[in-house]
Amino acid sequence: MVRDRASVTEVQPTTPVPAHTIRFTTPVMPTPAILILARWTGQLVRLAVLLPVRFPLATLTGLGLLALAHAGGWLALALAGTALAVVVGVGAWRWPSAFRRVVTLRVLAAWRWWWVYQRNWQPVLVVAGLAESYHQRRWLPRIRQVACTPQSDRVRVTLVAGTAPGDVEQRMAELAHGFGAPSCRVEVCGPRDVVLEFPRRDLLAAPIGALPVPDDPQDVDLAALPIGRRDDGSLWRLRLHGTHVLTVGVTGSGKGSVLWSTIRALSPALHAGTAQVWAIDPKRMELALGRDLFARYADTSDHAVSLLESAVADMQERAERYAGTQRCHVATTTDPFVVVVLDEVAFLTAYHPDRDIRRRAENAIATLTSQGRSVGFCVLAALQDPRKEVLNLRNLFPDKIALRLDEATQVDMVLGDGARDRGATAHLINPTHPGVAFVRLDGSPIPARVRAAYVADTDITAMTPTSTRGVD
Ligand SMILES: Nc1ncnc2c1ncn2[C@@H]1O[C@H](COP(=O)(O)OP(=O)(O)OP(=O)(O)O)[C@@H](O)[C@H]1O
Repeated sequence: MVRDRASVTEVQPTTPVPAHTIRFTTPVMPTPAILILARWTGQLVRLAVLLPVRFPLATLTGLGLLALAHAGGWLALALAGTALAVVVGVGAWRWPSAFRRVVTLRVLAAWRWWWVYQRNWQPVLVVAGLAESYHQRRWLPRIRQVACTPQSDRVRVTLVAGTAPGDVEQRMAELAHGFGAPSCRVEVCGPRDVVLEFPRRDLLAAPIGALPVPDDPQDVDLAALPIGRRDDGSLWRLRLHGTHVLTVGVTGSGKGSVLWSTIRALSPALHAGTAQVWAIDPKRMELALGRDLFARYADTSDHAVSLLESAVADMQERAERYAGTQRCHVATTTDPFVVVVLDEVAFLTAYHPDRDIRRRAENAIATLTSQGRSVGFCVLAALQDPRKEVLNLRNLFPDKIALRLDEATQVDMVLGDGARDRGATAHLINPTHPGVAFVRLDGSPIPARVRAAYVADTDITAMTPTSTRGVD
């Protein structure tokens, strides 16, 4: 390339930018050794002052033992130590849960604060890109407290002024790996005040057996059905009433366990008649075993479409009855809550060779998902490929579950923009962990990691009545 010398001005790196003729830089001066020593001494004094505040019980015990050794000699110290050990042992044996809360978890928290977080805080945060620079100084979020629950560490942090919890949310994967945790969750407590929750081990690594169901159908909460566990060990509850749910995952990712755990959680209401499942099972493998549980069941495309269309007709009849008298649905035996369970929805909407079947199925699903929520109709669908060409109705499902996916780009297609950046790495789910998924819970923008319980064939047979089959 020929450069036109007349039109190009060569700028030296040291040349002031014309708009700022004088550049101010902070002078670098060697720090005198006395100042460094004074700083270390200050830090030691601070530690000595803060230690009794942070660990009052341990400091008191240590000081007491020292005083005893000073006054009574080594024998008195040995006796006191033995007595203390006996007291601790009896406490642990008689009141195990209180002992765990008051002693074990606190000691563990102190250890984890120092060994895992304090020691690695700076390198992990700097490498993760969470260190901020201002006036040539580096500023890091500050650890305020580390507390342990039986399953996880909760690190309370003060953010650097000018940063937001969203900056930390985007680095959750880096933080989890940096501190050796299977995942990380961010909880906002107030301005610049967040809690980072790190589970100590992956509670979702082992399969979860079918969850117990209540005996009394009144105890079935259609807005919070227990269907698995979250990675902090708590129950994963799925809302069905007033929403529609789309479960997406590659073959073998465990879509069946989401469908069956939901049906199992509903089963007392199904037996009582306050809820119904209308099942569409194109593969004839997934739902056929429990068909006696279903009010209606279809396994061919013609029957599936007529089942969907009769769901639409029932829904519209109910809406007409409610119009002007009632604004929301309460499940009763006369107006049961109807869940249309659709396994492999793309078979009807995209892959079926008959264009008319595809059109009718899509129309019916669109009508049910757009009008069914307030009158007690819910669609629970399973799908392998989340692309728009396969299911262009996916946005009509307010709640979505992302099981293992093929590609990183599919995560945001399922869970919405930014879900992957906020830690929903559904494309990285271990293939040996079927049923593990990411979901958005309680309207939170942060996706949670969950695992559906595995409902075995024996569990399905045990909850299925041997009545006349409702096949379309
Ligand atoms: N929650 C779970 N916990 C443990 N194992 C599971 C779970 N879900 C499924 N599995 C195991 O993974 C296998 C595949 O699961 P499943 O058939 O539900 O996958 P899928 O996503 O429905 O696949 P496909 O689309 O091919 O039907 C099951 O046979 C079962 O052994």
